[in-house]
Amino acid sequence: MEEFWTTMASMMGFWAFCQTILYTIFPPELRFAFLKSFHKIFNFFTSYCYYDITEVDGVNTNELYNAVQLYLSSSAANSATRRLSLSRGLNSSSITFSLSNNDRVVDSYNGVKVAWEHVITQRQTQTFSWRPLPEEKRGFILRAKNKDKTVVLGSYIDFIVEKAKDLRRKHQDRLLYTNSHGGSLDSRGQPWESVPFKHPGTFNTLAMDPLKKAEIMADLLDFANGESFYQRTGRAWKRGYLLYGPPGTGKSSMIAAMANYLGYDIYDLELTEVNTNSELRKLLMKTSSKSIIVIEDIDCSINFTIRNENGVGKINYLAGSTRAEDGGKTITLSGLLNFTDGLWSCCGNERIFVFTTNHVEKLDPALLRSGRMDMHIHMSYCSFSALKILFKNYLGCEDDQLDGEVLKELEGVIDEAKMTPADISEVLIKNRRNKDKARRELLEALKTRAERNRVKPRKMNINEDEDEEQERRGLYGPKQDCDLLQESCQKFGEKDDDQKK
Ligand SMILES: Nc1ncnc2c1ncn2[C@@H]1O[C@H](COP(=O)(O)OP(=O)(O)OP(=O)(O)O)[C@@H](O)[C@H]1O
Ligand SMILES: [Mg+2]
Repeated sequence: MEEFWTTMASMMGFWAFCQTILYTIFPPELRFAFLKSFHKIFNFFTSYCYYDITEVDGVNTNELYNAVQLYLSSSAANSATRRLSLSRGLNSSSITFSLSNNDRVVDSYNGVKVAWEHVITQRQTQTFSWRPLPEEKRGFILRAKNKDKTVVLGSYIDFIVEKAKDLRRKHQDRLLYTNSHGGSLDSRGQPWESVPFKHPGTFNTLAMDPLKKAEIMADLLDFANGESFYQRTGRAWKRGYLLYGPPGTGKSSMIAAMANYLGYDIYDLELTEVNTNSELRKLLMKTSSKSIIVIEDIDCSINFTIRNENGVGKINYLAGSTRAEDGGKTITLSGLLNFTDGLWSCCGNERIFVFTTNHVEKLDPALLRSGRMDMHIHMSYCSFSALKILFKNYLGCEDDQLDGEVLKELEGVIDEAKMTPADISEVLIKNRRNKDKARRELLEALKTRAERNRVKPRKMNINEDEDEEQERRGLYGPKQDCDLLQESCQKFGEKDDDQKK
């Protein structure tokens, strides 16, 4: 308090001094002109401009708000701010700093000083809106001097966005979003709920053919670094992957590896919770860039149909799923196609769509065509090269530490056994403390399975039976690649077109 009064007294003294000088030096007719010019000069150097960055911008979440929040959370922790909000999400490993309500932090960039204020106000009255608005209005106010306007708009904001991207990639937990309450919005106007994504799966731990793996990794990296390519070629910056194969072959593990590799969030879209195409569109609009949008088991999610082999009519794969029995759900294949490929799919950037299925033959070829699902990845039974990765994961054995004889035996039987990585993992986990026993038991299990397959090649179990059927149709099998799949899909499409003609 004492300090305050001292400052006030000296300011008043200074003001009295300035007035005396003004009255002594300037004659009355020049006094006004002097004050006006002084005011102009003072304004030039000291007047401020203000920028509002609100959390919700029209109907979309304002990505700049999130970027600023992240950027300030890193700089606020080291600044002289005396009050900060600390939070730690459920299961999250890191503490997040953020500005408390109406608090300020000063930042400098290339010699320019700016101040940020975080403003949270209660929404007074619910104005008319087609969707529920959040109860709180949040936003940042950026204050900068007028003369620094060009630096702020020209490069400071871009700098923040880039920095936030970096921070997100390095420090922040990945988020796993789900639309558990369908497409409807919560009190904050969000249709997605999120939890920290903790899956430790990486491409290193994913057991699959190393060449195929390297190809996928290169493709992902190309995509993530391809902003200028997509811009130049006029393509939306998105990519689709279809993962197909029997259960337990690593489709979900692959998605985790993709997210961890690129540092993207995952949106796990539960299609059965979505009622209409417009809800689906809303969900899409609320996804952020740098994310993977996943629809697991797409053949089971919705009443999709495919053209039959003669191109006549359509076959429903979900028995009895007429519209009435679906509870009036009006989500359609065309709605989904628009979701992945239509104009609305471009309402964000750098997004990957991943569909998984155990029954690729049940999908409509329209869903599989290039440009929609750019890469078709067949996740198949465990191969010998994949087995070595599992040995490394679970037993900690490198190639050269493995007994040559046992390896040979394993190699001889593994393809015929048609065991999934999930099945093999189980055997290895159970015996992980005794490597020899693990290898012996695995060899036994593989031999038994191979023998069974030899004796009873058909009707072994429902999955193997289906798999054989798919091999027979040339859609997928241990040695098939995605070209066959595409060919066969084209075939369906052509037949259908002929029929239409
Ligand atoms: N290729 C693989 N590499 C490493 N681990 C795997 C692989 N495939 C399966 N596993 C192991 O098996 C378990 C099941 O795998 P995952 O959930 O990825 O299979 P999926 O193909 O998605 O099966 P589903 O079709 O039933 O969803 C995982 O916990 C994982 O540890
Ligand atoms: Mg899965």
